[in-house]
Amino acid sequence: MHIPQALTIAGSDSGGGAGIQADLKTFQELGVYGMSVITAITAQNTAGVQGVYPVEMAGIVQQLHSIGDDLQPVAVKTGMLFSAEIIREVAQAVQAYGWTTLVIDPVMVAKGGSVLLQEQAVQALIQELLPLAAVITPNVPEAELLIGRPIRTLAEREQAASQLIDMGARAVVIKGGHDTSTAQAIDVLYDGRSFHYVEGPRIHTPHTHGTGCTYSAAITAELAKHNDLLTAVQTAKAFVHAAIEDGLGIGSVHGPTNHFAYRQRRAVR
Ligand SMILES: Nc1ncnc2c1ncn2[C@@H]1O[C@H](COP(=O)(O)OP(=O)(O)O)[C@@H](O)[C@H]1O
Ligand SMILES: Cc1ncc(COP(=O)(O)OP(=O)(O)O)c(N)n1
Repeated sequence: MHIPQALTIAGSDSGGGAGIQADLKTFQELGVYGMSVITAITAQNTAGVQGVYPVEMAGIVQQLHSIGDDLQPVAVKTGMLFSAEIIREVAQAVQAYGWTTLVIDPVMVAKGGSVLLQEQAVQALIQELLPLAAVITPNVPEAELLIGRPIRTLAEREQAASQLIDMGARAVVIKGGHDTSTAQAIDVLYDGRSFHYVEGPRIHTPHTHGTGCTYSAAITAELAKHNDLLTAVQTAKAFVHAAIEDGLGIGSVHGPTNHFAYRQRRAVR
């Protein structure tokens, strides 16, 4: 039996809604065998991040080698990378092991405001990792930081996506979760040739912890199955929409999404 394989390089969320935990749950639900390189441990729950503990560099490098020397992930995603030093090691491993189907979720700040990428690491992300991206998936504040100017309209989002292609990414999805001015949550996909608006009704709920991780993991899983990028983004959108809509209602503040929902809905059709 052939099972597609994917790797996530990201931080651990003890609460299970974001980070490595969200990625592996998403891979599993989409029928993909998941592997992980843990960059940092966060003490985190639905109320916020209580602590960030980066894994020592030797441990990160060894995890990258342990996977690269033995296993062949078809698609790889990055999430919380925390420091310039970690970004450099990850960029080196991506090139050394030929991980060309690379999805970069440029995680910078958690919803409660905690820093998940040091300010001085943004340049390393831009210079060393972004040019290796098959697709980069910033939300609007992350895209603003990457291009260095504000993004207010959909036209400006298209310009930003185009600039990120000029900076070296092969494709870009600028996510619409943060743009509450529209009734639809619109994600703008640009592959350097055409723009696609992948959208769905905005769901009014505080329980969206981990949506960005879940979405980029779903794109990665679909690319690991050799789907084309537009199909992968459309499936990821349906996956995250179902996960938000059928929220689990757990935790006291910003609850996690429901990773079971997409597969459960398909089972009852
Ligand atoms: N309230 C919402 N209703 C519907 N879709 C949403 C909502 N919030 C986020 N999304 C979707 O979830 C995915 C992740 O987006 P976003 O929340 O902007 O990422 P991040 O967690 O990185 O800030 C995107 O597909 C976005 O459109
Ligand atoms: C360990 C870890 N990685 C990433 C995030 C950010 O996740 P995201 O999907 O952007 O969701 P919110 O934090 O914005 O809810 C995280 N919190 N922890």
